[in-house]
Amino acid sequence: MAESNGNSQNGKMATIEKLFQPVQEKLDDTGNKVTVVGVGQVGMAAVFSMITQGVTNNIAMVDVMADKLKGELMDLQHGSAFMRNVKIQASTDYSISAGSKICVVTAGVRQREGESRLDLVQRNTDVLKIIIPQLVKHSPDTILIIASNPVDILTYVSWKLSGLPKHRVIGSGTNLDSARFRYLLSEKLGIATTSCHGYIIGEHGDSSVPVWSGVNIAGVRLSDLNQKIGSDSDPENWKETHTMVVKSAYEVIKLKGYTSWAIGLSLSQLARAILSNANSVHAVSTYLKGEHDINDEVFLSLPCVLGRSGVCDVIRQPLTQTERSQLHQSADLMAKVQAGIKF
Ligand SMILES: NC(=O)C1=CN([C@@H]2O[C@H](COP(=O)(O)OP(=O)(O)OC[C@H]3O[C@@H](n4cnc5c(N)ncnc54)[C@H](O)[C@@H]3O)[C@@H](O)[C@H]2O)C=CC1
Ligand SMILES: CC(=O)C(=O)O
Repeated sequence: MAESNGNSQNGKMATIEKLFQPVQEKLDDTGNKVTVVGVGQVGMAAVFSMITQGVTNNIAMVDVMADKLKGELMDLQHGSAFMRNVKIQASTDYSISAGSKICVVTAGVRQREGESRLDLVQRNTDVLKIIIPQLVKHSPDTILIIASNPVDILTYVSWKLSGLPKHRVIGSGTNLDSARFRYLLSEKLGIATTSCHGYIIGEHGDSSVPVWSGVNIAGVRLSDLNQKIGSDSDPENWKETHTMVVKSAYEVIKLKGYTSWAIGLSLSQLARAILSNANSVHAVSTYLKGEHDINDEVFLSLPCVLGRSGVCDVIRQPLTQTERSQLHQSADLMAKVQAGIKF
C-alpha cells in the first residue's frame, strides 16, 4: 500500500538525478513511530489528534479492512500540505509497524446501545489474540497502549499475551473519565477545565471511583468546603457529577453511535507524555497488585507518571475509606471477569 513521505524518492528519473547531488543515504527512523491498530472511529480520531498536534510525524495504521485503510491513508495524504512533514503508512500486514515506539490498539467491536463495556470482553479478547503477538514480534521494545474495551481487562490480556514487562503495557483507562469529570466540574464552577483538578480512578466504566477527597481548585480542596461532597447525604448533590461521567459514553453512543474525539485526544496526550519523556501524571490502567492492598493481578487506573519507558511510578494517592473500598470493588469485579475469559 502507498505511503506518504515528504522525503521519499520514487525511482531514477532523469529529472531527479539532475536535481539532487547525493551526499549520503537518508535515514528512515524518526525516533517517534507510532502504530495504531484499528482505523475505526477511535483509531482515526487518535491518528488525527497525534499528527495534527505534532505528537509524532511517523504513523503506521493497521486494520483488517484493506479498502478502509487505503481510503483513510489517501484522505490523510491529501492533507500533507497542512501538516508537519508526516510520514503515514497503512497496511493489513504488521511488518509495517516495525520499530514502533508505541503501539495503540483500538481494534475490535464497540458497544451497541444498551451494551456495557464488559459485554465485549470475549469478542475483543479473541481480536487481541491475533494482534498483540504480531505487534511485539515487529516492535519488541514497544510500549502498548490499549484502548479497546473493556479496556482494563484487555490491558491485562495484552500484558499476558505480549510477555512485555508490566510498565510497558498501559490501558487508556480513566484518563478519559477524569477529563469528562474535570469538564463537568468546570461547567458547574464556571472556570476552565484545565483549572479543575481531580481524578477518577479504578475501572474505565460503570464501577469507576471519583476521588472527591482530592478534587481541588488552586489547591483549595472542595472536600474542605463541603465535608459531605460526593456522598448520598450531600445537600449539593455533587455525586450527580460522577453519575454523569459514568453515563457519558452511553449518552454519546445513543446520540451519535460511538465516542471518538475525546478518546482520540486522550490517546494523543498519553502518546505525547511517553514520546517526550514528560514524566507527567495521568490516570491510566496499570498493574495494580500490591497498590492500596489489592491482592489480585488486575489492571485498573491510578495516577501514574509516564515517561519514555512507560509507567515510571504510581502515585500514592491518599484515599478515604469509601474511595478505597470502591476501588477494591472495581478490582474484585475485574478479577471475576478475568477468571471467565478464554485466551
Ligand atoms: N478506552 C476508551 O476510553 C474507549 C474505548 N473504545 C473502544 O474502542 C474500540 C473501537 O471502537 P470504534 O473505533 O468505535 O470501533 P469501529 O468499529 O469504528 O472500529 C474498529 C476497527 O477495528 C478493526 N478490527 C477489527 N478486528 C480487527 C483485527 N483482528 N485486526 C485489526 N483490526 C481489526 C475493524 O476493522 C474496525 O476498523 C471498541 O472496543 C470501543 O469500545 C471506544 C471509545 C473509548
Ligand atoms: C466507549 C467508551 O469507553 C467511552 O467513550 O468511554
